[in-house]
Amino acid sequence: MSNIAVLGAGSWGTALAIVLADNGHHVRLWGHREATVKEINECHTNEKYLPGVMLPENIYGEASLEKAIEGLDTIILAVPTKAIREVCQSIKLTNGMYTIVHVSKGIEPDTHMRISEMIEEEFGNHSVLKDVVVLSGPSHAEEVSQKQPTTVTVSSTNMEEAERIQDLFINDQYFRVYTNPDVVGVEIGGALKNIIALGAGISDGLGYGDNAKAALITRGLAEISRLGCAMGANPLTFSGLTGIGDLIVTCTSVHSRNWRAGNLLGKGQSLQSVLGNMGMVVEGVRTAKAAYQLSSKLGVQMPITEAIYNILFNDVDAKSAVDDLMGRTKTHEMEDLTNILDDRGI
Ligand SMILES: NC(=O)C1=CN([C@@H]2O[C@H](COP(=O)(O)OP(=O)(O)OC[C@H]3O[C@@H](n4cnc5c(N)ncnc54)[C@H](OP(=O)(O)O)[C@@H]3O)[C@@H](O)[C@H]2O)C=CC1
Ligand SMILES: O=C(CO)COP(=O)(O)O
Repeated sequence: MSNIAVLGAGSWGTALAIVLADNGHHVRLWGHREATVKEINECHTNEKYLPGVMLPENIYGEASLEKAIEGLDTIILAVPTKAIREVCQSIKLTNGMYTIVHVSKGIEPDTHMRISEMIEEEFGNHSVLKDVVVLSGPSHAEEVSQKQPTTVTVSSTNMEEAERIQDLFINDQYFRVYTNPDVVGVEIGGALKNIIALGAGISDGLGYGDNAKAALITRGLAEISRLGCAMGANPLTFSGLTGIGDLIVTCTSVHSRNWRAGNLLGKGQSLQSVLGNMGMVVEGVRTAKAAYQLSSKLGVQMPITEAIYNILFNDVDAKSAVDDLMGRTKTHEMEDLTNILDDRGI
């Protein structure tokens, strides 16, 4: 059994710490708030993020990042995308050599970097970084913490390391882990599904039904695949857990913060008030900006993403954004994707 550090004591970091602890590992769970760490150690709970869940006793809260990773070689990085660089900068200041497993879902606005690229840029040639692995898939923290059957995928440019991480997380009770070598596809699917989930929430908030949601999921997947392929992803990845799998769970689950935020937007609340009341990260908002910028840069059509970007940042009314989507020029359903497959000889 290993000693493993999980950095980030929010919903997902805590749920993954439970999986690792259930698998017999000793888990140091670092949180940047003293009060959270105290609660983890004294009460074995993290009520704000996983209400009602008892944490195993082999999860140890740690308030010092340096102590959390001392003497270890594997770090699970479980903070929101906007905190990735800050935490990497703290890791760089310590001694050791680490494989970093990131579990976040986003793209950085303006740089348009995927998270593994941000991590690699932060470390540069710094000898502290051994490998980067991404863990992604349809996996709400609430259900994982209740040990409900869940499947995820790990990916890395070093597949031996991805398989080592697969072995750390997998168990035959409730957490099944696959591998996929397509880092770009895995990261893009996980990041962009949050934008479409905002859209599904908006659609539900406006009072539209299942037909509209199925359309958003399906046409959303088409534009996620178009952008992903333009960035070098394998198109098949989007039919897997980190593509359609995560898109389905996030667009249809009441656990999804992105769906919930969209739902409130669709009911007429302002973005500022929605984000102010959520108390947890809503990654799709920043990622909508990044994806909108990327689609313009790469010349990829992403009409749903563009509509959501305009609702979020240009005060476009949600109902008229839907009307505009429905009134677009008629088109072929599969043309773009079949062109991509032809180009690649698939
Ligand atoms: N929740 C889920 O079901 C899943 C989430 N993810 C992804 O995991 C990532 C993390 O999300 P999640 O855990 O859900 O988010 P939460 O909002 O539940 O928790 C975020 C945690 O990160 C902490 N944090 C924020 N900024 C910093 C910082 N600068 N330094 C250190 N800690 C910081 C927060 O602390 P504080 O309490 O002080 O705000 C909080 O503990 C996201 O990218 C998300 O998309 C992926 C799969 C499932
Ligand atoms: O990524 C997730 C489930 O796979 C969590 O989605 P939300 O951030 O929308 O809650």
